[in-house]
Amino acid sequence: MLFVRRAAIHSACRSPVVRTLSHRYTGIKALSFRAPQEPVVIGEEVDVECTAVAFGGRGVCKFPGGFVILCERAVPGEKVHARITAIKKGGRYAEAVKIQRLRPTPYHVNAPCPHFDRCGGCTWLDVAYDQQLAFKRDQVVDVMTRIARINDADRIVNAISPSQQRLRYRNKMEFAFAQVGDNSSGRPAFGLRPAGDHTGLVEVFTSGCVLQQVVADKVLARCAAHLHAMADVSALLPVFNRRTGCGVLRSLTLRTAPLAGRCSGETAVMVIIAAALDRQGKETKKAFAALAADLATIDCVQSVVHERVGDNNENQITVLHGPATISITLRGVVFALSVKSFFQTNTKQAEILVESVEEACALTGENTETILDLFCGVGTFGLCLASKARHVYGCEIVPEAVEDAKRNAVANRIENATFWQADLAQLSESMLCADSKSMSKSIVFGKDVVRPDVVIVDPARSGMDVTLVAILRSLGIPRIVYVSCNPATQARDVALLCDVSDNTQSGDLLAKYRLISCIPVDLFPHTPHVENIVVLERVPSTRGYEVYS
Ligand SMILES: C[S@@+](CC[C@H](N)C(=O)[O-])C[C@H]1O[C@@H](n2cnc3c(N)ncnc32)[C@H](O)[C@@H]1O
Repeated sequence: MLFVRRAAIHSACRSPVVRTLSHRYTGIKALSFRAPQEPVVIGEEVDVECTAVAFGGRGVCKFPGGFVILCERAVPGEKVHARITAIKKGGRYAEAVKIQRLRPTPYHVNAPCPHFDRCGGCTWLDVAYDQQLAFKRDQVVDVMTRIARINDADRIVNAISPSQQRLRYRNKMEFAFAQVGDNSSGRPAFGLRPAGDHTGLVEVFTSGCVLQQVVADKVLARCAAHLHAMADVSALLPVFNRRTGCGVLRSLTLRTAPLAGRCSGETAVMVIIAAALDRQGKETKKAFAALAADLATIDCVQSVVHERVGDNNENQITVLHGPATISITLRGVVFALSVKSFFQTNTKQAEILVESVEEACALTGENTETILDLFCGVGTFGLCLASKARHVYGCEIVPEAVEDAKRNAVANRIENATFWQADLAQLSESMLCADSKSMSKSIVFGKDVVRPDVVIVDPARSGMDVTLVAILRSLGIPRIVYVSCNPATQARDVALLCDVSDNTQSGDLLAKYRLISCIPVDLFPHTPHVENIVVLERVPSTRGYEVYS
């Protein structure tokens, strides 16, 4: 028996039809099933058993007849009491939230956090870590089989590298502000969003968050105490309302980094408060300044920054206290990070990621290769590999990150690295140009500069733009090392890079690739997220990429 209905709501089964969920690129596991006309309604509560994990981490639960319910935080082997929250794709499947565990999964462990039952920060904190790793690897094999159409994905996908730290591994956490209390003038509070709820709040300041550093918990506690102690806090520092555009406090972000030198063993914190102050009066500005000043007095706090959210949603940074950057060392390279720059959130595991990327690049070690580092952020991969390369070129959209990358190259005495700013989703020409004010002329890869030997790409979750994929294929770079935190879009791009179906003349001019290995790395314990490195090798051809040699 797979399910028991609690509410007696039943839509009669019409003639069943076979439907297929074909979310080729959305990342939801493809499931063929026979679905009666929506056998559940929104709000209905059902008891269901979870049989698999869908891509993204929700549990796949099935009704007899095959109707699928994707349930937040249900784990295979578990039986749950769940509430239906949405009917999707015209009744093809439903979404649900777990209300109660009726029977635990065999992989159950006690979650070391009092907020776990409500908080959406972790999904699998109550699942044995080895099993989390197995779920993640299965997801990579699944998308590489289904979306990239790799026949022997199970052989090609390596064992996942486990995280060296399972708790307190994050160097950055963002907490949302929300209003709590019964009436419209409730007090401002901050915390993490509950699972499956984008407006609710789980206040975590009392015991802190087990994913962040202990010193960051101290900052949360002080911030909560300050807001509690403030007279008239709801009027002076109301929570920003996205719908009306009114209010002040939006989010509190804590970035942490180990201190070096005399303070070795200690951790520094950068506090970033996003707040809309432009149209506020003197009293509000004073109250905000008092909050910032109080946080600045905490011994571990190195900087306090105001991320100003203007009317046009343009964010501007004002450093209220301390330096504008925080520094993290990775493989001997010191990265100074400004507020808007991306950095891998699990520092220890980022070392493993860089090491795996280096192996995947298969450099000779004789400084002969040119590396192109696309979506380079502050130059994480390029600067770590520069000592083994002839030259590194890095491209990134965020100007502050590009400036950080350039400054980091100078500060680390790396002379064979060039960074430029560009939007890699807006390339209109069939070529990749490095064009920067600091360069005397623009560079066209494959023409002014030799064709790179290796390209490392590490895009955001949406993956690469099709034009960029076509440019990479036209350049015919011998090796592509593709790093991604979304293996579903990565698999889509792999399918395009390995496309052998294009027999047109222009298709003949494009290099084709073969997937040679997949290296998943766990950077995000207790969540369904997985970082995946894919290594692609150019397939030898008589035409095509040679035109740029
Ligand atoms: C996953 S991060 C990787 C950064 C870097 N490789 C690292 O490991 O630290 C993706 C980066 O791509 C950048 N990015 C996003 N969209 C972009 C675009 N359209 N063009 C260029 N860079 C982009 C982001 O700003 C971010 O720094």
